[in-house]
Amino acid sequence: MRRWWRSAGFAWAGVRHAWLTQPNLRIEAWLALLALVLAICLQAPLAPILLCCGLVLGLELINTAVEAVVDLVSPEQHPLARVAKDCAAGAVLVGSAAALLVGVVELLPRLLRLLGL
Ligand SMILES: Nc1ncnc2c1ncn2[C@@H]1O[C@H](COP(=O)(O)OP(=O)(O)OP(=O)(O)O)[C@@H](O)[C@H]1O
Repeated sequence: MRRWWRSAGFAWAGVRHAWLTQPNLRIEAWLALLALVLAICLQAPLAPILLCCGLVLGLELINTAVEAVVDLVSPEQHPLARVAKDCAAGAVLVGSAAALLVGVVELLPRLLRLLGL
């Protein structure tokens, strides 16, 4: 159990580092909170929204990790370093686009109904 707490502490340090250094992660976290509040207010199913929030934030953390490793091993410009960073950023983009679509499908019709449109 002590080992688990130790590992959780390291993981939390990673989340804290990313939160402090990555403006995109902070924006995504606030958007995730907004989506969750909207889902609760509009009585939309929470599971898909929660999964999308976790997906986007998790991918942003992996992107941060890839960036750190690339900067460590390849401080100079290198085509493979570019591929690694661009693909990691692409993963965040694809996940965010999917999350946006889920948000539109789950929340928009309920919002429009509430507004009488
Ligand atoms: N060592 C490198 N070699 C080649 N291209 C690089 C290298 N470092 C960065 N790049 C290119 O510059 C882009 C931006 O890299 P950068 O490290 O600034 O990340 P970023 O997209 O600004 O991420 P963030 O804003 O989340 O920190 C990368 O996507 C990649 O195309």
